[in-house]
Amino acid sequence: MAISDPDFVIAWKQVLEMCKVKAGEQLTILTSDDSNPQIVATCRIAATQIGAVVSLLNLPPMNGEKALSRDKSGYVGKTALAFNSAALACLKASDMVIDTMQLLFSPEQEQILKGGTRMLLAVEPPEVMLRMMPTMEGKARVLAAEKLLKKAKVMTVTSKAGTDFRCALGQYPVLTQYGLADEKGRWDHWPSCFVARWPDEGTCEGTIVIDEGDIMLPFKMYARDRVVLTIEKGFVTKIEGGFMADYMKEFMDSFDAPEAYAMAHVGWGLEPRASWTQLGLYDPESGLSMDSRTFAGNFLFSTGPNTEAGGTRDVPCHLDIPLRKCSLSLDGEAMTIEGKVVQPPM
Ligand SMILES: O=c1ccc(O)c[nH]1
Repeated sequence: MAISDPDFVIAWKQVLEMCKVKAGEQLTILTSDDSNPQIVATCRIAATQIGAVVSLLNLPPMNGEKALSRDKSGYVGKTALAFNSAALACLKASDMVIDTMQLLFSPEQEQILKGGTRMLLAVEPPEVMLRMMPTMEGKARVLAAEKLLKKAKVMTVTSKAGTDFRCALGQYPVLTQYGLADEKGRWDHWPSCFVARWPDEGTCEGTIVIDEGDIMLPFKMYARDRVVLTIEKGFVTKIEGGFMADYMKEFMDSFDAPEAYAMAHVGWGLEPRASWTQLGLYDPESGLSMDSRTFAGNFLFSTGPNTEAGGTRDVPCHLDIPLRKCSLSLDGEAMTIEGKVVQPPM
């Protein structure tokens, strides 16, 4: 259902204040032709009410003729900023950027953050953003999980469906997402509530089973049959099964980039307000489905780029695959048991 502009302005004001936006700060709303107008308009009002110096920067859409999907997460990392030094300079000079076009996994995003700019991605349907307003409790839960993931050396994931996966940890920083860009140089995505990390290069081993009902993004599909992935030395080396396996393989092959098969961030969802069922109730193109990435107790694994972690893999093919009913442990200590969060306490 839609939400009203006044309600969304109130929500934006709360979120911008939680992102420590102050009067006089330079806040730029980055837009493109497919930005959600209600997100842009209500954010602009709220930021102005706070007294921020508000700019709107509109960039042309990109990759339309290259991508197989209009979903922003279907082809990542290549943006109009690549050839636009004026726009890049504007964003680097901003204290806060509200990204309504999705720079995620672009080298330019990393350059902007490096200078201390805060960046909040806002591309989900407004009612989803309102339903999952960032909270201090959610932030505390994610930071508690970050502490556990930071000190961990090994992640193991198992499931009754047959998943038996492990990787070493330590090479890359922990990815925390709690929906607020509230520290200098921090990126986040409203709505979010999950923790993840890129495994040490070459250390992912084992089997991951995508069982019936597990979610495959950016396909926005529930798996209708099992897919068995063989993981060796950090890469997906075999994709076995029926239709879903063929579909997944065909999509990844279409990028003609071996790096598409690299394992990327692995972690677990911490959002009790997110729902596994949401994906089935929405038009696939209506958003990224952060419900799927963040529902409490999922094991979210991904493939492809690692630029967000400071790596050099900037392949545009990025799959996010949240699994249900997995048991994820860090150095033998259970974080989730059969899809239920046990650490940190919910
Ligand atoms: O918010 C996001 C969205 C996609 C992703 O891979 C990570 N975080």
